Amino acid sequence: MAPPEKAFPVSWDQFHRDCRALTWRLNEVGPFQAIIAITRGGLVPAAIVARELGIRVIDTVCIASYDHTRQGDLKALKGVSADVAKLGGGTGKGLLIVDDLVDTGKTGRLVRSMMPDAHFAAVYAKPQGKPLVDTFITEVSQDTWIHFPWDTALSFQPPIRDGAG
Ligand SMILES: O=P(O)(O)OC[C@H]1O[C@H](OP(=O)(O)OP(=O)(O)O)[C@H](O)[C@@H]1O
Ligand SMILES: Nc1nc2[nH]cnc2c(=O)[nH]1
Ligand SMILES: [Mg+2]
Repeated sequence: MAPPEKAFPVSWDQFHRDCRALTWRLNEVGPFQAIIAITRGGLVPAAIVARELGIRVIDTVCIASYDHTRQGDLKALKGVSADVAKLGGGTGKGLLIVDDLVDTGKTGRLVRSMMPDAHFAAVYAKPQGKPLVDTFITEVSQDTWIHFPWDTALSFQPPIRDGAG
């Protein structure tokens, strides 16, 4: 993957609004029996979607792949819990998978192989990942790096007259 050129910083306030916008769409295609958050990026959106849809059964699939901006090979550290897999009839039927974004689509492909009939939602999508996701809110270009609120903080900017950076 070429190094990302553009930055797309997302504040907590913006992310919360985008997760509620995602939920408006998901409310049209539900109801869902349970949510599966793809950790760690899917944890915050899953919490917001669960509250808005009134879903109380929440599972995780733990996948590691990126070391900051470089994606290594995917490692599934934890699969779907047996109870939730049973709820989905073993193929994910009526289950909602939530992640923060799809980039190359590799994570989406792995998760879909686990639960082919589940509904896969992400807040943001890049062109390469779009074909993997059923519902998303905002598309960003492939060479954009999204900075999530849990990865960032506001920082002091020195005054311009003192030769700001
Ligand atoms: O479509 P892909 O190219 O697979 O990229 C998308 C995935 O990458 C990030 O997770 P990451 O693997 O960095 O782990 P994290 O969620 O714990 O940060 C992001 O949260 C998605 O899950
Ligand atoms: N924070 C962040 N993680 C990613 N993992 C894959 N793509 C991205 C991205 O654009 N931003
Ligand atoms: Mg992730």
